[in-house]
Amino acid sequence: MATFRTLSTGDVIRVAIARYLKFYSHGFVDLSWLNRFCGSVPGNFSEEDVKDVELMYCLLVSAEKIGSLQFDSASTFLNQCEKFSSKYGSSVQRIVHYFTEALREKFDLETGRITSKGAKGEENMLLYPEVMVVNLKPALLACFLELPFYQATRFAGMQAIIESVAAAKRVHLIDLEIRSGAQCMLLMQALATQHEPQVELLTITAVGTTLRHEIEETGKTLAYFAKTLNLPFSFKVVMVTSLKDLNENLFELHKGEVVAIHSSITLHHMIRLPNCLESVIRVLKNTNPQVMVVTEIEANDNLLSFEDRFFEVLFYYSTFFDCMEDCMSRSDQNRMMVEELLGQAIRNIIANEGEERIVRHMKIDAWRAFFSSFGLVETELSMSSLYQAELVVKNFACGKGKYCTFEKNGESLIVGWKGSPHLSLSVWKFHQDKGREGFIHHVFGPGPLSVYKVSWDPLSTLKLGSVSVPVSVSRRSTAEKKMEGKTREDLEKSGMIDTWLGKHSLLYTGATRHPFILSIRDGTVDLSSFKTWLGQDYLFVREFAPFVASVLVKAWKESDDSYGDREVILGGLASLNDEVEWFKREASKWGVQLSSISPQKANENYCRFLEYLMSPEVGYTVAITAFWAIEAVYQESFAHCLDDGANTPRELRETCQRWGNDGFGQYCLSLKKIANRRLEKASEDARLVDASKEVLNKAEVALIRVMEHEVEFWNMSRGGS
Ligand SMILES: Cc1ncc(CNC=O)c(N)n1
Repeated sequence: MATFRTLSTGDVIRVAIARYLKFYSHGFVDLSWLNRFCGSVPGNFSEEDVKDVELMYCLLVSAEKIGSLQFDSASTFLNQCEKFSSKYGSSVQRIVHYFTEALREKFDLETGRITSKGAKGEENMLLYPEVMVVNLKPALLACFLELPFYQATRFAGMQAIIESVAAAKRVHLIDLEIRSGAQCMLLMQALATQHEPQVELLTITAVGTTLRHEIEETGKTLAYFAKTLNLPFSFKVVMVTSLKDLNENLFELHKGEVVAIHSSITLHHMIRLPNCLESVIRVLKNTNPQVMVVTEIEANDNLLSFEDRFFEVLFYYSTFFDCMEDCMSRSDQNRMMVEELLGQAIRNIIANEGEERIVRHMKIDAWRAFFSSFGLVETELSMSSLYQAELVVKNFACGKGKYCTFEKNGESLIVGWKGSPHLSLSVWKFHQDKGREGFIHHVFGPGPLSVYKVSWDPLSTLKLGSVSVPVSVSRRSTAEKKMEGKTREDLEKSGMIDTWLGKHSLLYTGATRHPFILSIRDGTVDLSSFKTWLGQDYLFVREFAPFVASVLVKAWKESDDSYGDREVILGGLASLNDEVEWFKREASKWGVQLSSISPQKANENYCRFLEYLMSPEVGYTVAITAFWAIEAVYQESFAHCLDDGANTPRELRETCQRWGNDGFGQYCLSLKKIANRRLEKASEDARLVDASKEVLNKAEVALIRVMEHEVEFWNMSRGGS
C-alpha cells in the first residue's frame, strides 16, 4: 500500500503533545505550559502519520519521565522508541532515533550508569568544530549546496559586504571561519568587475585556531582565483591557540583600508565561553570595521531548563531533518553523515549540563542584546541582499527553494523552512563611542529580552528586474566586441539579456571564466580533467539535441514565421550531428572510451533541467532564453581561450575553435536577438497581463539556472562533486 504523510515533523510533535495533554490532564502535575507548543494542526491523518505520532508520543513521555526522575517508567518508553525509530527511516523516525540516543545518555548519567567523563568519546570532537568540519567536508559541502537556507544567507550576506565596501579602493575582509572560501569569491568577482573605483588591493585575513594547512590551501585557491580576475590580492592567516588570544595587532591593517568582518555560523561556538566572545568582539571593534555580517543558527538552547530545552531543540532539529527529507534522498550518504553529526549535537544539548554543554545556540534577540551592549548598531539588509536571497532559493531544483521562507526580525533576516526559523542573518555597524559592556551579563544570565517580529513577505516588496545590484561589468561578450561595426544596429539597443547579465554578473563571470577554462587558456590544464569533460560533454550533447528540437517545435507553435527564428534553431540542431561525430573522433584521439562512460551527478542534474525546459509548461520565450545561455556560455568561455593573451596548447585549439569561432559567435548573437525580441514583447505585455510577468520571471530564473549548471559542469570536470 502506498504510504504518504500529511504532517510535517513539527505537526507530528504538536499532535503528540496534544495527545499527551489530553491523556495526562487529570494527573497531578501541571502540564499547562505545554499548551504553547500545540498550535493548530491539520485534521486528517494518514496511516503513516498515526504511526509517527505514536512514536513521537513515546519520545515525549520518555523525556517527561526522565525530567521527573521516574526512571523505570522512562525505561519502558525509551525501549519502545529504540524499537520503532531508525536512522534510516522517515524524518520522524530519524529525529526520534537521535533524540532517543540523547535521552538514553541522560538516563544513564542520571542513574549513575555512566559518568560524564565516561560519556561517549566523540563528544569531545564537538570541542573542535573546525576539525569536525574538515573530516566531514564533502558531506557538509553537499548539504550546504542542497539545503537552500545556507545559500540564501551566503549570497545575501556577501551582498551586504559588497555594498559596504563599494566605494573603497583598498578592502580588507576578516573572515572568522573561511572554510572553502566560496563566499570570498563572490566579493572578489564583484570587486574585479567594478569599474569605479578600481580596487587597488583586496586583503583577506582568515582567522583560525587549528588547520593552518587547510586555511592556507583555501588561500592558494583564492589567490589563483584573484589572478584569473586580475584582482590585486593578498591573503593572510591569523592563527591563535584560542580565540581569546586574538588581538587587533595580529591583523596587518593599513591606513585607508576599509575593513569588513564576516562570521558565518561561528560565534555560537563561543557562547559557552562568554569572556572569550566578549574579547573577540572588542578586538573586532578595534579594527574599526565598516560592517560586520553575521549568520547564526536561530535556535535557543542556552539558558533553558531540561524540559524547555528539549522542546526547543526538538522543534529546531525537526525542521532541519524535514528539510533534508525534502531536499535529499533517504539513502544519501552525505545526508546520513550530517545527521549523525547533528545527532552528536543533540546528545550534547539534551544530556549535558554546565561545562559539559558544549553546543549552545542563541536566537537573534539574544545576539541583538549582546551586540548592542558593545555599541553595535543593527543595520537593515538592503533590497539587493534580500533579492539575492530570494533569487538563490528560487533556483533550487524542483522548486524546493519555495519552502525556504523569509521573515524579518528587527532589521535582520530569519531564513526558515516552511515557516520554521533556521538561520539568522544580521548586519552590524560599529559605533566607536558607544557601548555598555557590562550589559553582557544580562544576556548570559536570566532576564527578559525584547523580541519584536514583523511578518514580512519579500516577494510583495520585491519586483524582479527592478533592483540594481552594485556591480557593473562589460556586458558585451568578446564575440560582440569583435563584431562591433558589423552588426551595429543589433548592438545599439541593449535588451533584457544584457540587463540580466549585468545584474547577475557574478554568476556569468563564474560560468565563463571558470578555473577549468582558465587552465586551458594558460596551458596548465590537467589532462584527466579534460578527458572527463570530453566524455561527459559527449553525453550532455546527446541530451541537448532533443532539447534543441523541442525549442524548434515551440518556435513553430508560438512564433510568427516572418522573423526567421526557425532557420536559426534548425541550423543549431543540424550542427549538433556534426558535433556528436566530432566528440567520437576526439574521444578516440585521447583514448577515451565513450561507451563505458556514465553521466556524473552534475551532468545528470543539468540534463534533468533540460528535461524540465522541454516540458510543455515552459513556453518558447523561456526556452529560447535558456537555449541562448547554454550556447553563449560555451562561446564566451572557449573564445577566451583563443584571445590574444591566450596560451592554449596546440592540441586543444580545435576544441576551443568549435565553440569559440566567429561563426558560432554570430549564431549566438542571432539566438540572443530572438530571445531579446521575445522578452521585450513579454515586458510590453507584462503591463497588461500577469502571465507575461510570470514569463519574464521564469526566463530570468532559467538564465541563472543555466549559468549555475555550467559552473557545476566545469567543477565536475575538474573532479569536484
Ligand atoms: C555543458 C555544455 N554546455 C553548453 C554546450 C554548448 N552547446 C552545444 O554543444 C555544451 N556542449 N555543453
